Amino acid sequence: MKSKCLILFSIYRSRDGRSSRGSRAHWCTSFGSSVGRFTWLGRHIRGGERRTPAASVWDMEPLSADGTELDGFFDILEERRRSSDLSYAFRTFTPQPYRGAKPISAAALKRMVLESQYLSYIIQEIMEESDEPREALLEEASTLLDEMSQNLQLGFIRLLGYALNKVFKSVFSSIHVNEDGLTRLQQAIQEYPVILMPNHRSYMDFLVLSYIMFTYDLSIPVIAAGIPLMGMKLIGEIFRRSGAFFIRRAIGSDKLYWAVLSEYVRTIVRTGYAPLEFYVEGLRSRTLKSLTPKLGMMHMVLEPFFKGEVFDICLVPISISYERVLEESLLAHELLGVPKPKETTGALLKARTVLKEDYGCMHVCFGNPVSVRDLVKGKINSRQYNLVPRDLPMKPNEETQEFVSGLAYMIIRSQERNAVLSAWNLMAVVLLQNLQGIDLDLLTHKTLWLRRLVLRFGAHLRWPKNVPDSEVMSLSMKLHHSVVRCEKERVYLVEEEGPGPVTQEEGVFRRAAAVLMCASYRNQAVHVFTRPAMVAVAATTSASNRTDDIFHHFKFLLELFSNEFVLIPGQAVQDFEEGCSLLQQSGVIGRSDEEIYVRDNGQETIVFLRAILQPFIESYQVVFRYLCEESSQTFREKMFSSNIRSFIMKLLISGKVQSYECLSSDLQKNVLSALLRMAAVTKTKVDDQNEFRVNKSAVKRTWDMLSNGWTPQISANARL
Ligand SMILES: CCCCCCCCCCCCCCCC(=O)SCCNC(=O)CCNC(=O)[C@H](O)C(C)(C)COP(=O)(O)OP(=O)(O)OC[C@H]1O[C@@H](n2cnc3c(N)ncnc32)[C@H](O)[C@@H]1OP(=O)(O)O
Ligand SMILES: O=C(CO)COP(=O)(O)O
Repeated sequence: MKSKCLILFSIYRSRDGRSSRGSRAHWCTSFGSSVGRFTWLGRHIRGGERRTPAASVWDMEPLSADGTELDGFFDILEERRRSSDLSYAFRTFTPQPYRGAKPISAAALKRMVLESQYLSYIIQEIMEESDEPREALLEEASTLLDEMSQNLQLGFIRLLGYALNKVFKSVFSSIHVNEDGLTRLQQAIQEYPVILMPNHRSYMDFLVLSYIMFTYDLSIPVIAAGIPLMGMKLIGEIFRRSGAFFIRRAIGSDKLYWAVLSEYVRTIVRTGYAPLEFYVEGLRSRTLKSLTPKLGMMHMVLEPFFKGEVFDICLVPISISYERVLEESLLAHELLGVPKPKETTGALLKARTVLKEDYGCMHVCFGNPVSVRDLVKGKINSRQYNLVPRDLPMKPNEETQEFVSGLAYMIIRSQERNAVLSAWNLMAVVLLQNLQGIDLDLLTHKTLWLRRLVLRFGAHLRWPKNVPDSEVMSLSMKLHHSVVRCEKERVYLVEEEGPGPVTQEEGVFRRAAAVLMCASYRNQAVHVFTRPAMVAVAATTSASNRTDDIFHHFKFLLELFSNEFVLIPGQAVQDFEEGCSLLQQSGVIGRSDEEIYVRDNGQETIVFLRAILQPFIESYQVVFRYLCEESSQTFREKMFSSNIRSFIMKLLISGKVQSYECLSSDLQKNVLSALLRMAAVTKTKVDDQNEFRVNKSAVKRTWDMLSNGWTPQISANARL
């Protein structure tokens, strides 16, 4: 059977070598309505004018957000449900590559890296520092490349295409993709080296993206993958042959590794070998909230542009929004300290029961391609790059680092702006503010109130057309039966059941798992509220109505929460203005030259927005309390998580703390990072481990500032 499959795949691989005209004709006649879709794309791209990509991520074409179905999206599974999986997998595939580039084999790519002047220069440097012979270092570089290299082969894409067709049709009711985004992407791929930058919430992300590329005849991307995936028997190799290149997680100061990886990435970009996909957040967000960017890969992909080796580079932000995430329970448990299951083929097979469930609808929104050339104008002095030969390493100066970091943040913000929310996200917001349970009627009423608010705040919301609101609610609850249950017209969170009597700790753990799972769906929408909510908190806790005072408090919140939410560094004024103008347009606040005041009919929204931030504020307060009350001023990183968990567990059991979200390890780490940034905590390496030293009076000052005006009285009332 195996050899039969291999023969079939190799036959089809050779068919792909045909002239594109012949292949397209074949495909057009064989594949009914997706041809319509394809020719539509083709008409717009090949027949149309050459356009340069958009100058900025901010001029996204607005998606219709009138609170019904979203315009401009189509369900890619619709056609797949009508045709056979085999014919899909074996269809002719003729993507238009970057400037008609000829394919480069994996071996040729490796050779280009090994023979590069850059690598040779770094090897020379290492030889001088370590006395290691050149041959040994070259041998090591070659081994690193063998470990790292992708070996993309269309036969394996077809194999996975076949399997994924079946899986997606079974687990998702629809996969909606924005048509104009695909068109723009297809055009960009032909004209520029393209970097695909999706958000990362699930293992499904990279599977679905390559699937879309294959389905719409777009060049298959090569993808930066964490090295644990390589270790999966058989699957690791299939991923490699489907375009994954593997990178080590903590690279540290391994000079040769950095050199090999960065030259490998640059060669892919420079040659336009294939679109390069990487996850700028660095890993799947356990909270489903966006993560602040990792910058290593970002620097590597942009370098060929800075050095003038390519005319431009196109970055494509991609927002993947799930109505229900496959890993929802595992992610919540990881936040509570349960280790992630190791990536093995055995574990994957065991996890196949999740495929029996329904995960609803998914949206993939390809954002406007961002031209690095347009954005860089006036921000970087390119003369510095002309002073150093292209092949030599050059450490990015401060202005370049600032530009690259700003760009990474902008991409993540644009992923957020193009995210598609569902009714369930809004219900999760309301449920979290009513953990004791809520009447279904009231839940519906509040969700509809929230629907109006998020639309006024500019969110993209999918709310099924021609379906009564009550049915939208009940369908959402049915889909999320693992999170909520409805009993006698009252809605509660579902807690895990287990055998035998439950200890107090187990009770808290189960409750926390349920809360964190629900919170992750609130988090999918939290970016919509972040800025107005910070204005709401600042406006109701600052000493006066003066804009200056409110801005001062707002800036403090921004600084404190800048690991929690994605906030572009140095944009406090813009963030404040954005928050204020959303509130002003919604009639919540009024502004005079020097003052901001809450309108009478804006109180309800202010109370609600404060409640959105409440679990975060309470969690930060609890961590501050822990750090101030701990007898020791220093602690090791490993001990921090377990000690603080037991500290919070006791407070939850005694009822002194209400928010179960305090138990989230992600929140706790973010507090530590904030304190490090604010220099209230310092970090040193001791015996190869991170050791933290706490400046208790500085932590206390931050705690006081945060607690100013945030009394239990207010927080108890602060519910929607
Ligand atoms: C039809 C159907 C088809 C289906 C077909 C299926 C396809 C199936 C494919 C599977 C595909 C799976 C895909 C999985 C998806 C993931 O596995 S996501 C996880 C992997 N990807 C990523 O993480 C990408 C983003 N990550 C990064 O950019 C990280 O920075 C890196 C590059 C991994 C490095 O990580 P790190 O060691 O944490 O480094 P980072 O913090 O960035 O920097 C550390 C230090 O190194 C310094 N540094 C940076 N660059 C350099 C340099 N070049 N030289 C020297 N020093 C440097 C930094 O300045 C920094 O210094 P400090 O500021 O700390 O002083
Ligand atoms: O990102 C990964 C693969 O998708 C692997 O890292 P995490 O499992 O930590 O998210």
